[in-house]
Amino acid sequence: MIHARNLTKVIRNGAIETTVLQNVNIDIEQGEYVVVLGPSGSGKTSLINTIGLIDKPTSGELFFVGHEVSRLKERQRSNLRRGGIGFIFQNFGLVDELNVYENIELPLQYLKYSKKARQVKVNEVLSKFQLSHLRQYFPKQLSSLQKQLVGIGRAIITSPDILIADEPTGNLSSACGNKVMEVLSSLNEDGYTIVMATHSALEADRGQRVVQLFDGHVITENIKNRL
Ligand SMILES: Nc1ncnc2c1ncn2[C@@H]1O[C@H](COP(=O)(O)OP(=O)(O)OP(=O)(O)O)[C@@H](O)[C@H]1O
Repeated sequence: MIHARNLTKVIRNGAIETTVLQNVNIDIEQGEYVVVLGPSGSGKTSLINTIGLIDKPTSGELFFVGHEVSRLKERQRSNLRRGGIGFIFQNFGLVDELNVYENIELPLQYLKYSKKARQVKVNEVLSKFQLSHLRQYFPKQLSSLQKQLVGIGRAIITSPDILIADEPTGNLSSACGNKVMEVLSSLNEDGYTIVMATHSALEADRGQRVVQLFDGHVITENIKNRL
């Protein structure tokens, strides 16, 4: 589904150049749950934003569902992202001015779904995450766990090819973080392909495969035996 070859990303700030990813190779197949593990500053966000078509690599090749996408223009990348990729963020990424229903509905509006089709899908997601009673609430009225469940609901509303989660438990207590980890595992069991970035080895254990990053390099890749 996603194949990266020799991905390199160099960030230039004036005269200063920082290499944040160097010759990264990664393959993500449909239905996998891949964890990108590494300490702060190792390049996790840079990698998942690049494979999630938010950022462009400086060099290398990136194949997304059969297409080479590393040099696409922003508009083409955003068209592929909409509908194709669901993002789950550490800070939830909700729109403060929209209520729970409207936050989850938003990606469907971008894709021009009819009002009726939007209603059916949003109600399904609200019910799946037991959020129906909160549909009129605004983000500031929610607990952190509820915010993240809304964030996950919005990420899956378009049934994307892949879910990309960047430190999804970073703003949660360990109990709430565990709940989010359970939700992601259950989405993977439902067939969703997941790529999650974390600095926690404990959370990394949830994935089927761990890609370990350090200073922008893949240092190990470990496939768990699933008996
Ligand atoms: N816009 C930028 N300008 C300069 N350096 C940057 C920029 N974005 C990232 N970096 C640097 O690139 C490196 C990788 O950052 P990145 O955010 O990808 O790492 P990370 O593993 O996700 O870290 P964290 O867990 O702290 O979010 C870091 O050294 C960071 O300081």
